[in-house]
Amino acid sequence: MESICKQAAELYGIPIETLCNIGRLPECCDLDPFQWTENGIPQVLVAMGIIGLVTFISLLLIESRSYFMSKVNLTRSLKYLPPLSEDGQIDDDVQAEKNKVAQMTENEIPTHNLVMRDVTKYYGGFLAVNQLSVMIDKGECFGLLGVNGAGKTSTFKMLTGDETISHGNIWVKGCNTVADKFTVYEMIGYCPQFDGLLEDLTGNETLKIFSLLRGVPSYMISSLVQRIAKDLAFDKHLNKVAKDYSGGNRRKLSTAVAILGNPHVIYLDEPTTGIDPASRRKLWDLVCHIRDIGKAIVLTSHSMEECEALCTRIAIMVNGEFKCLGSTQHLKNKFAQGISLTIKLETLPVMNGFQSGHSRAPSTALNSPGFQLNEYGLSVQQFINDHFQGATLKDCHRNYLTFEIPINVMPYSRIFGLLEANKSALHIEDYSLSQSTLEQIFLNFAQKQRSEEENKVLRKRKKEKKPTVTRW
Ligand SMILES: Nc1ncnc2c1ncn2[C@@H]1O[C@H](COP(=O)(O)OP(=O)(O)OP(=O)(O)O)[C@@H](O)[C@H]1O
Repeated sequence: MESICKQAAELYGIPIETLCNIGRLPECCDLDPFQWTENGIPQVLVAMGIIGLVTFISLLLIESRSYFMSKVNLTRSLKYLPPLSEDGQIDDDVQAEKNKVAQMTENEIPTHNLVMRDVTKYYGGFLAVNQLSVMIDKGECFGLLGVNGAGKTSTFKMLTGDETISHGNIWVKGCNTVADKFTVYEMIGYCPQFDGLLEDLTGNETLKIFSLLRGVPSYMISSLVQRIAKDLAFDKHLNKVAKDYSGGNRRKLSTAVAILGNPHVIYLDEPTTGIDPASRRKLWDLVCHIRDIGKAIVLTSHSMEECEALCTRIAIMVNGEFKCLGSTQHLKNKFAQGISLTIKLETLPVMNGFQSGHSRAPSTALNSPGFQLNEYGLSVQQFINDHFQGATLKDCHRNYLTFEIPINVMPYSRIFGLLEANKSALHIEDYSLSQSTLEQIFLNFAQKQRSEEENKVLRKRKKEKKPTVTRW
């Protein structure tokens, strides 16, 4: 009967239920929806039940397997480690930190909030992170700097357990991120580079859910959410759904999620990207406060100003390796090649419709590779070359000339005296003398970073030659 009803429904181009309603085939009205037939409800209910059960068991197996596997894989190890440095140059601070971490005993590891020992990441045969070792104490903000593709996000992903570690170990308060994964999750907060937000929840709901997940007592949640949103300047948007948030407010919400629930270690992957300057200052204040109350923070940022403001120590990463490590002042003292002298020249008068400026051009004058200077620029350069031995013209942009002067060429007072005495004769409008900035140091290291195209070629070449991985 059922098949006849079906054929008739197809013939008329209407659903079976409608057939009986219009009185064409009253027999079709007798079809019981609870019969064990193709169109009956029981078959659908059973199918849904089976699918639910199978997927639930699969999920249980996957979770418990990763749990048991993690208990077994205490140490992941590569049989053949890559050379410590691609260019053979290992900074002494990086080596000293490596030695300290290598010599740490099992009792010493839990005394630090975060310890990374020889952390290495291979994607297939491509080496993205090479044997990083560092220990981070409470009250420290550790800055990871590097150009795009240096390996910062891969390092973060291993720290948070999003990516497997090809070699090495990470401990948070003495708990291994592989063996004690679930304990570690309770102790870390993470603001990913791209927001891991639930798009249909409001900011308020998001923060409440994460507070509950992090074990914040329910009577404290409302006031905590309000306070954190106020501190990060997005309290006005708490009732908007996440998908309607602006880019900057999304970063603030992600940062708020990372710091909820008092974690011991907080990972912030470019937290201030797209945030307005006023809110950025508020976020900095909050990060400083969290750092000062004894949390460990690992931060990446493309803003040198931010790193100088927040980080107690900085490491610059190039091609997956630490190239230097230390406080900002230490790096400046160690790597600054000279004093930076920036001179603003008066504008050259317009003559015969031509106005001379400075521009980049094939090498012209002594010590000014690639810059073409106007009359004022040339006389200033001559003056600098005559008085400051070894000075180099580093940059030339419109009326601004930047020279690098060797550090101990003469006392600062004499440099100021010379420039003051010759200011008007050299048509100098303004000048400033400063120590090399962190940005200049960063740019010097960044030159050694491979481009993504070079990395692609390397990946292709190494695809066939995978490293041997053994697990103990
Ligand atoms: N899943 C992956 N598979 C293969 N290669 C990857 C993968 N993830 C990253 N890489 C490569 O590893 C290298 C390091 O990437 P990573 O994202 O860690 O760099 P990054 O320093 O965080 O860059 P950015 O500042 O752009 O975020 C890059 O060459 C990248 O192409």
